[in-house]
Amino acid sequence: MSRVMLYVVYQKYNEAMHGLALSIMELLAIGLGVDRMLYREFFEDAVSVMRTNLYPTCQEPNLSLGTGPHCDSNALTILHQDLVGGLDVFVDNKWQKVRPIPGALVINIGGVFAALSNGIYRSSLHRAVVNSHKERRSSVFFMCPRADKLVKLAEELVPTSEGAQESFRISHGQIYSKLL
Ligand SMILES: O=C(O)CCC(=O)C(=O)O
Ligand SMILES: [Fe+2]
Repeated sequence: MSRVMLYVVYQKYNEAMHGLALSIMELLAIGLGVDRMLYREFFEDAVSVMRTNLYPTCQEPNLSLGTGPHCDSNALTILHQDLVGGLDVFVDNKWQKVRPIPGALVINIGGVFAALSNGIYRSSLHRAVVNSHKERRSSVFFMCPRADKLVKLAEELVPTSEGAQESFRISHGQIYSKLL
């Protein structure tokens, strides 16, 4: 595939994922009981990042990791994995496999949305492991608010104690600088 073709495919995939992420934002808003359009509008101008991961086979998979344990720090992640398997999520105090399902996408809440929802939604701990017989690929779309956006709780989610609202006002850039 030529570079131009690759770029067009990338752009189209990115646009489709952006649209899907905005629809998921509406569902999350409904779940939280806030204005349905709140997060869709907040993330309309999101600066998203896409990454493709390639995990080669490994002779000693037990001694190695593809992607180490982490919680995504962006707002929402949409992951497509091939059918090899290797994504694990930490639930009930143990690592559990996220079994690949043909045509299915994995949606992960990131740290920014966990903050926006006042911790009602959590960013899950996950990792990717390797194996000795088949290489694996995944492509990941990370939705992030623009770095200068103020990450602020919806009025309905603000704790009522005095001064609490101010303490929740933080820009996405500040969140990143705290994480780095
Ligand atoms: O490749 C995977 O299944 C996981 C990748 C991942 O968690 C990430 O890129 O943040
Ligand atoms: Fe991740």
